[in-house]
Amino acid sequence: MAEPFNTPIPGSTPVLASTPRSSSPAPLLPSLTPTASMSTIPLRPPPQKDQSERRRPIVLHIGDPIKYNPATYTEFSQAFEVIRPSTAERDRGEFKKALQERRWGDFSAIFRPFWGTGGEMGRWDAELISLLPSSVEVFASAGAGFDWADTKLLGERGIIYCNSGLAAAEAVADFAVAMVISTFRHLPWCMGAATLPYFLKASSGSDATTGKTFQACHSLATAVSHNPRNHVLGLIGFGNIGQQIAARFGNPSFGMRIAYYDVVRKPASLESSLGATYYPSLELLLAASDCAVLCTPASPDGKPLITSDALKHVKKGSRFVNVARGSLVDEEALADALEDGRISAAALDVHAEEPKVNSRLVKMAFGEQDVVTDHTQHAKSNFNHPGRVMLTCHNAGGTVETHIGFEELSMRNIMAVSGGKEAITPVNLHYLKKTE
Ligand SMILES: O=C(O)C(=O)CO
Repeated sequence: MAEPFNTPIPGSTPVLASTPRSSSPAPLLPSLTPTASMSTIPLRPPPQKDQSERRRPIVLHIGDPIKYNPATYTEFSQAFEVIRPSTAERDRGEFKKALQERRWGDFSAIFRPFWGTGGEMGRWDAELISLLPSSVEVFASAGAGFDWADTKLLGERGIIYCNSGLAAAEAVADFAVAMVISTFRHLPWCMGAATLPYFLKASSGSDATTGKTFQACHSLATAVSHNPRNHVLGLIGFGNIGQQIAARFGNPSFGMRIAYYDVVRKPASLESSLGATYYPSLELLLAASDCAVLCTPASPDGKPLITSDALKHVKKGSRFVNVARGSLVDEEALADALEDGRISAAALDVHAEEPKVNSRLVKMAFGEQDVVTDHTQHAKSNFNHPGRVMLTCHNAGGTVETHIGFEELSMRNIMAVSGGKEAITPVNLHYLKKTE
């Protein structure tokens, strides 16, 4: 997800069957536990004698204090004067006022180490960005996604935005494994049939469906469940996250056939190491995929990629997973495709109107567990069963390890830029004005 969505390049006609496959597991992608390159980034040199009275550069730290990397933070806070606005000051009105008053001085960096806090001031749009002092050089933040900041405008102001996709990729790819499997094995049905009647009994006192739904799911789920092996996994977006998903499912344990679409085709060496076949358009990828996984950044204009038009191209009865951003999917169009059987199952970690979840999709997640107690009715349609949709609460990237990486990477990005080195994970360099 770190790569920006660029201009599409035309590709050749994909021939999936003839794609050379690697016989050994694909190589692991860079992980973020302090790597050699990160730990060797020098801090700014100590002030010279004639500069000794000058203040250290100021970093505006938004959100919670750091939690996991005290050693790096010691270096960081020696190199910079770290100012952390209070919770009240992070409210948008107060935050704007403080920026207007230059309350935090001429800070050179913005540091948001967590993704659960530090976003209280809302979207970093023209209104906020225009209030920043011209001294700001870098904005380093937690999160693979960066749809909450106008990175184009930041770039045009000369501010490098660094995300932390590298730190979240492993967790998101692991979660995607559960979601892809769910679409092949209907985990919400299995879980709901085992547990939901007991919740209903507790709330309504009726035990009409207890046991019946268990038996129905036990006997009927088999007919609509499949092993992922030899099915085509279509990755929409082939950045860090897409590549890590490919590494998991393309290896012999799962044995899926990996296909991808991205606006920029990846080098042949990468494609062949991951056994991935490139498709030159979203439509062609959807038509070839048994399970499509969305793992690309939100569109800069906030518009969906998975629209009713795009869904006309899906392979009948295929599956769909979203671990990217809810804004990329027209959820009503997806619900239509699930209702008419174009899509047989879906798993969504992210939602268009978080924290709200689409009510039609919720109904398909757990509702009507008793609709398939009748075998005759079930035989008429193999997609009209409950639990076809797995819905989670934007949890894919949420692990302690991700947060350790968010903190570390954000500090290292700021130290790098401030020390005159290249940023480690910039996402908007293409918007920065050339100075020479
Ligand atoms: O890091 C992010 O932006 C995520 O949403 C992880 O799921």
